[in-house]
Amino acid sequence: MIQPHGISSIQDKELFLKNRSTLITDVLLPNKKQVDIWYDDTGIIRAVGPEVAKEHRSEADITLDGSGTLAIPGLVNTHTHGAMTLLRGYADDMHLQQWLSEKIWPLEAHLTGDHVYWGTKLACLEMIKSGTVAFNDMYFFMKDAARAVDESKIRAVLSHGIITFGNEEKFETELKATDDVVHYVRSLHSPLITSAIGPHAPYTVPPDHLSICAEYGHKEKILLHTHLAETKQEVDDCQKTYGMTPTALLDKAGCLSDRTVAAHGCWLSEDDCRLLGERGSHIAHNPVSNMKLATGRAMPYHWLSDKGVNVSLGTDGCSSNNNLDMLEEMKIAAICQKFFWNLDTLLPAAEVLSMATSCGAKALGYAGGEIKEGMPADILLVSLHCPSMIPLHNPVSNIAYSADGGAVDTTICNGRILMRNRYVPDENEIIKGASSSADDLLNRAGIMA
Ligand SMILES: O=c1[nH]cnc2c1ncn2[C@@H]1O[C@H](CO)[C@@H](O)[C@H]1O
Ligand SMILES: [Zn+2]
Repeated sequence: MIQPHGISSIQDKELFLKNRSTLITDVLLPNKKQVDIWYDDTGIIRAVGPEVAKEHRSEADITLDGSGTLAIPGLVNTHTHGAMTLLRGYADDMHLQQWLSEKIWPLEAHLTGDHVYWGTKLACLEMIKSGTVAFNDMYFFMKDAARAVDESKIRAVLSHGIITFGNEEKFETELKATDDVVHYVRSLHSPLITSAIGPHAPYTVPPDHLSICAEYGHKEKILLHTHLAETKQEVDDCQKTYGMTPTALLDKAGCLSDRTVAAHGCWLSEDDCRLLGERGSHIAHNPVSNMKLATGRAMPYHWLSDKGVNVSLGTDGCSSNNNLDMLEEMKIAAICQKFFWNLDTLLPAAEVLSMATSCGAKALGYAGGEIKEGMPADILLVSLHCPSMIPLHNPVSNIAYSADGGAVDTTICNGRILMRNRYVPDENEIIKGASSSADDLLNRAGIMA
């Protein structure tokens, strides 16, 4: 059980309202040092150290008692499809292409903006409850997703998933949808939300359309979010049709830069990894989705890190995972690499924690993912009173290998407290709204809920 500590008046909605100058006292850092953390009302960490409480207690609007907790940076999910929470458990145990074309895409054809709003609200709730403070999202009706994210107060990069199969009319519509999201997100003036262009994959968007996507991304100075080298079939088909790997194809179309986040990369060759390194592109690793959809090969982490590629972590959508728990994802990433490549030292605990935090922030293009002066106050307080956190020989090991999202007691994003003592305001309304929205989607598709 999580022990309540610090401010226990969880009904005090004031606590959740806006950024305050906040002092967190007596908290443990992963290096086992006990410190206080102070951040001001801009949401930036101003001091971390043993004497900080003495100096700043009088300035703090709020004091959180951090004793009995471990502070780690908020987690960054660099590849997901948030509103797919509504499809959780809808289609399991299938091959990727069959799963997409026979189950997922036909149901997604019935989606409305309202479904995406509620699905994204549920995704944000689940992320806050498991310690994720930022995510890279690709889906449909992204203005509705943006509303949901804006209300949830976490960070997000939002892209409309472009699928054209070479159809010019469809491409026009997809570009218009992208442009609408880009402008809508800018109109929100939120420091937490940005947009991206999201050509779904080299097998759903042909090279001429990819080139136009790349140009648009460069012009708007936004990220390009895509899927890459997920299956062997994708690589073989691409070789057959275009005489090159999907990575080389993306590069030829101008899609690879330091503003590119490509999900999966299971079937990358060593040459592909070198090219990604040269371009400064980022790979989002999604081991649970890859294992569940039996992509047949684990992303070659050793090749990517050798070539200097920034590798971050993602969950993928809730229909291939089936949750958004990044603590769980960290463990599976670390053990999947060791198992698949038969290398027991590959992806050690500290590296997988960085993968889920600072490497994620780097991929999404913002400074973050570390608890230190000058960084945004994206902080999790993980309960040390959980069976899975005891004993505490090595806090980093417990985080990477033992804890799951349920151990997170407090989630803070950009200085704002989003969860305290595992309480999130509006949780019940979100669960109710999302449940009925999922039923409505299945009804519209003619499937009895
Ligand atoms: O693992 C995956 N591989 C390929 N496509 C996916 C995967 N997971 C979700 N989608 C699909 O990507 C589109 C996003 O806009 C959606 O159609 C979603 O179902
Ligand atoms: Zn995906």
